[in-house]
Amino acid sequence: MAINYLRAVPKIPHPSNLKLTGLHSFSFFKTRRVSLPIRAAATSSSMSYEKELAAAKKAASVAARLCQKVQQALLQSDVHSKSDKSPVTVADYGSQALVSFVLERELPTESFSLVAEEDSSDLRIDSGRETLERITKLVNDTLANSDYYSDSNLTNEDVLRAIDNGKSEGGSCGRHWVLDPIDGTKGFLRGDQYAIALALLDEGRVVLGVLACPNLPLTSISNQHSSHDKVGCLFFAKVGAGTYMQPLDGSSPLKVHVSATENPEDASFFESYEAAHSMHDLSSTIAKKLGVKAPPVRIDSQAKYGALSRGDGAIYLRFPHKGYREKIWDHAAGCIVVIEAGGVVTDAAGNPLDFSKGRYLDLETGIIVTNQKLMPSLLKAVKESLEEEKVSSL
Ligand SMILES: Nc1ncnc2c1ncn2[C@@H]1O[C@H](COP(=O)(O)OS(=O)(=O)O)[C@@H](OP(=O)(O)O)[C@H]1O
Ligand SMILES: [Mg+2]
Ligand SMILES: [Mg+2]
Ligand SMILES: [Mg+2]
Repeated sequence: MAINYLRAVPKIPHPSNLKLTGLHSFSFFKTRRVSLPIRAAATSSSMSYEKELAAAKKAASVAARLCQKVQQALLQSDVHSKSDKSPVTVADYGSQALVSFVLERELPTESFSLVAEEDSSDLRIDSGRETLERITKLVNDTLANSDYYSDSNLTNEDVLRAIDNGKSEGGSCGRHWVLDPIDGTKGFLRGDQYAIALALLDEGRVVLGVLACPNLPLTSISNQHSSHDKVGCLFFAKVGAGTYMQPLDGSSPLKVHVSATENPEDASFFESYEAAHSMHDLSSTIAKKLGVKAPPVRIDSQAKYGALSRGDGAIYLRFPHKGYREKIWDHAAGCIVVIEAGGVVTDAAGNPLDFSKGRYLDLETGIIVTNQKLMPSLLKAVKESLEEEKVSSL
């Protein structure tokens, strides 16, 4: 079976590819997307979190600029290994420092708690000194070229402190920001898809989410894309207010919706690019049982949630290998982006994801995402496939 791997096109985006002149560039939206001014769409119950959402969009956009710059100039020496052997680059650290800095700066009166993936321990030892200097320079260069913070200059110590703001344990009380500074680091290193994923928890519930996807085409990924396609999408969602997508260059947002497909034969499904992150065989069994005809589309990172929220595909299946514990920053922003676009996100038992338990998600086996019409039959196919797998392993 042919498998679609979504590569970034062009592989390393040139800044000129990220410029759009205006909404006329979006003719592809005309059939299934509705353009609405955000204020008109917001209901009274969703008026809160407005300044938090504005801050989150600024923070993710500034961080995306840093990541784009690093991806363009990626050097082998920029890649380090954390103790769990996953790759971490100067861009992961730089992105985390910038998001932390911007949120604190934009929301000075609020108590600030951040649950984020990276920490500064490797940068505080002697061998990390040079890397730290490079991160600080990257952060300051990005701020100097930004619209709002060009007067800011951070020291190495400021950068370390900003990164370590991310040590919060989260939980069910109060507000906590949740950040994956680069989700899909392996995709980032390959020159493919990655996302800066930022969400806000309030009393354990995700109330807003922002996904910056610098390499995601603005047009549907289900279309044949070419090197001329514009890339760089910013998805954002607030509880009760829907999901919007805008080009990362700041042009006007458009409301997006998940696919309305009721027939699995018309549905395509997303899964992790990395086979180590999700059992591809199991996903294929489930998809076949459901009646999906199309081959899987493999994309790195939470760009999958973004693409699904605008109807590029109808299903996302994620079944990590036994023993893996999902982290909240790998799903919080993506989850609200899909739900506010009309989709459903559950674990393999059909339970909604619970982000109130700290840094890890406590869930049954896997994560499944689709629209409301397809969810009952998808859940049935998942349960049957898992049952069969259990029997065959006896
Ligand atoms: N073994 C294993 N199983 C499941 N998931 C894992 C595993 N190892 C890592 N991760 C997490 O996967 C994040 C990357 O997301 P995806 O799997 O959606 O993308 S990809 O296809 O792997 O690129 C990735 O996020 P980043 O570390 O931010 O890149 C990890 O948190
Ligand atoms: Mg990582
Ligand atoms: Mg991640
Ligand atoms: Mg990450």
